[in-house]
Amino acid sequence: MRSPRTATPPESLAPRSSLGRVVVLAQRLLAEVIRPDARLLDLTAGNGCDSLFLARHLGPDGQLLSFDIQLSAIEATAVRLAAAGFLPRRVATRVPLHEPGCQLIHDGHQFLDAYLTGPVAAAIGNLGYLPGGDKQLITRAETTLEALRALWPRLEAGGRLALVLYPGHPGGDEECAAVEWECAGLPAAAFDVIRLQVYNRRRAPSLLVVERRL
Ligand SMILES: C[S@@+](CC[C@H](N)C(=O)[O-])C[C@H]1O[C@@H](n2cnc3c(N)ncnc32)[C@H](O)[C@@H]1O
Repeated sequence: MRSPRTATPPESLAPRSSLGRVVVLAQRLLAEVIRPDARLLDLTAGNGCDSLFLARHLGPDGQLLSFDIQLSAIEATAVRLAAAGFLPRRVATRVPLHEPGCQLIHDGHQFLDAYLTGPVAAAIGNLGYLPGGDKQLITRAETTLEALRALWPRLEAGGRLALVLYPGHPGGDEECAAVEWECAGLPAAAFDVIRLQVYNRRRAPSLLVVERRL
C-alpha cells in the first residue's frame, strides 16, 4: 500500500532555516556582547526592526541611538518602538546625548561623533535602501566609510559592529567593495573581522562583523 501524500513537508524539512537570513545572524552576534547598560547604535533605522531588537536588550541605564536620513524612517521606527512599549525621543541635531533610552536621530550616520558621549558596545548597519521606500535614498560608500571611520575609535573593547551588505542595486556593489576593503584593512592587533556569505545564492546579502579586541 502506498503511503499517503502529505500536503505540507514534515517539520524537519520545512523551509524555516534562519541560517540564510543574515540579519538574524547579525542580531544574534550582537546580542552576545550587549549589557543592559550598554550604548548601542543603529546606523540605519529604516523600518525600526533592528532598533527594536537592540532596544529589547537594553536596561533603564542603556542608550540606543538610531540614525536615518529619511524622516519617514524615523517616524516608522518611533511607531515600532512605541508599540513595543518603549518611549523613543527625537533629538535635536548635532548635540551630545547623555540621556539613557532610545533616541531617534534624523541625520546621517556619518555625523555620529557629534552625538556620542561614550564608548559603543554594539552597532548595526543594515545598508542599502529601505524595503518599499525610495530606492534613490540608499546608503552610499562615501558616507558609510565616514561613519565607520568615526566608529572604530568609539567601539569599546569586546564591542561589535555588524554590517549587512547588499549587492546588486545601483551603487550597491561599489559600497560593498569599499566597506570590505575598509574592514579588511583594520589592524589585526586591534580588531577581528569575520565575513559570512550565503554561498549558494547569487546577489544574497552578506554579513561583516567587526569586533574590537580586548
Ligand atoms: C536597509 S534600510 C535599513 C533597515 C532597518 N535597519 C530596519 O530594521 O528596517 C537602509 C536605511 O538607511 C538609510 N540611510 C541611507 N543613508 C543614510 C545615512 N547617511 N545615514 C543614516 N541612514 C541612512 C535609508 O534612509 C534607509 O532607511
